[in-house]
Amino acid sequence: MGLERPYNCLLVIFGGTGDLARRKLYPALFNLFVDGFLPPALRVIAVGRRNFTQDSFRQEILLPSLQTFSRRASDLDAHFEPFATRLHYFRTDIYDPEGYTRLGRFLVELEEAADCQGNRIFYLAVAPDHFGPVVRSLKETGLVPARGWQRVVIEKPFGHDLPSAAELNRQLRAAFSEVEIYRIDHYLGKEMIQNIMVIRFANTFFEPVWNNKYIDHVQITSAETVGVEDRGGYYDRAGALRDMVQNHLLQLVTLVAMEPPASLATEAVRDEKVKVLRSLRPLDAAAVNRNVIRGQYGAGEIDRQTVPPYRREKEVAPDSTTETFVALKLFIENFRWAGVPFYLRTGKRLPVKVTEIILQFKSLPDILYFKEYGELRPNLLVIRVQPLEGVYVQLNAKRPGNNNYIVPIRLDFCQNCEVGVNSPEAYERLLYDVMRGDPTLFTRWDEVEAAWQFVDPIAAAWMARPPLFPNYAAGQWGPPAAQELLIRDGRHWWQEDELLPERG
Ligand SMILES: NC(=O)C1=CN([C@@H]2O[C@H](COP(=O)(O)OP(=O)(O)OC[C@H]3O[C@@H](n4cnc5c(N)ncnc54)[C@H](OP(=O)(O)O)[C@@H]3O)[C@@H](O)[C@H]2O)C=CC1
Ligand SMILES: O=C1O[C@H](COP(=O)(O)O)[C@@H](O)[C@H](O)[C@H]1O
Repeated sequence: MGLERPYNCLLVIFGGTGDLARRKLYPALFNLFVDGFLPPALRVIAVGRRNFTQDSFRQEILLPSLQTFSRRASDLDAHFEPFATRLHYFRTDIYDPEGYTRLGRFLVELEEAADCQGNRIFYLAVAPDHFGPVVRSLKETGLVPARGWQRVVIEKPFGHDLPSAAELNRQLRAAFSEVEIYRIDHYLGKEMIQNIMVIRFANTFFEPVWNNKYIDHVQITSAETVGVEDRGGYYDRAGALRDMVQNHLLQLVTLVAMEPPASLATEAVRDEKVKVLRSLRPLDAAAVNRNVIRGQYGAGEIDRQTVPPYRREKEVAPDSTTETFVALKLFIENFRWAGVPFYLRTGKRLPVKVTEIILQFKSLPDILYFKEYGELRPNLLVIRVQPLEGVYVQLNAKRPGNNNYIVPIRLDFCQNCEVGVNSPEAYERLLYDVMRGDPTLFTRWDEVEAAWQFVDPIAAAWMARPPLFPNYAAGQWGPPAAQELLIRDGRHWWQEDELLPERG
């Protein structure tokens, strides 16, 4: 995975019985274990309120989690037992001070037995309301500072707006320094997202044309077919703007738009990313109304199955005005990107699950090859993040035969199309990086702050104008206004069926 091995430590997961731990954290740890990437003395302490013995925790939580969600489930027979002995269930209520005292004693016992050198990672996989209180208790009850190094991993959402994010940050900083805080944005752990910098800065082809002289516009899509599933209570307070745009989509913008960093050192990369966020043209209420489209799904069909409207999802208010779709146009006001629109869209209950970034290059003048030779398609660079991972370039070429007819062709690299390629999950990379102390793929406070500064005025403008929801049927690409956002600029969203010809 990386050059440096991760260090021995204790990993304490608050919320160790929850959905995130079961769907993402244990499978990621198991995959790392099978591949030999866990530090030898690592011990994981799963904290929860429910009454489990070590054995019932392993059988009722751990094993089903790995069977269902691990990409290495076929290795369970050989590896489950040795992996499970590294996990310990610890029952307490996170509001019980005496529980922290007991936990502290338990950690010391483990540290002595397992040679973890006093290094501790605290992973906050609990609801956001608990982040501040848990961190305060860690400090007040002496679990931090640790004897060795200490780190805290904080799940999303990081605040609801800038003031709440700043308050949460203040609470974290009372117990941890900035370099000890690992704010998760799991998109940064995805294989192809990590590849963006390599594609840009390791290829002579791209860097010289990666600017407003050659690029017409950028499209970033992160579409899901699922609805809100079991997270209606959280989602109905967040919405797509806070859930996806403020973090994942703006992070993708930073990686596409940043200047080459002076080095690959963590702070050098983060410095360039934050400059992009600070260069986003702020949106006033009029610009929000023109350039930011919101939607909420009604009933519809996904994969030929009828699905209910958002307002009938579990824990969602029956008259909810929460958006499940956002499309927006933004500009980056710097020399490289002046005048180049970035179009972003994300939503639930869209026709396909796909995340991709498309750079459309400017057209050449129609002087040599014009209409009679066929339609000149723009050059595209498409970075496929998921479900396919890869990158392709769309070019114009001569159709075989003896005329000059022009057809689009693709230079296509697909990383996970080959049987046997099984890319690591984002959480594998992120957990590994926490254990080896590399925060490059985590967001620094000033990035979070700048992202909220861009997003808060959108939320405020929306508050002032109640929407007419629902405005798209499940299974459509959001409301019609999302298409019009590009059409009025003489452009259109590239759709999967235009981009992905049948393979083979
Ligand atoms: N689930 C997901 O896909 C994602 C989740 N997240 C974030 O991860 C965090 C966790 O989410 P998720 O796993 O879905 O939440 P769940 O509701 O599934 O789990 C909550 C966990 O917190 C524990 N808990 C709650 N209250 C207490 C308490 N008073 N004392 C001790 N433990 C307590 C629960 O323990 P017990 O079961 O014993 O009550 C449980 O382990 C949230 O911040 C969420 O926003 C982020 C991205 C995706
Ligand atoms: O952070 C989140 O991301 C997921 C989508 O993640 P992906 O890796 O499947 O693309 C989204 O469903 C969820 O609402 C959001 O909180």
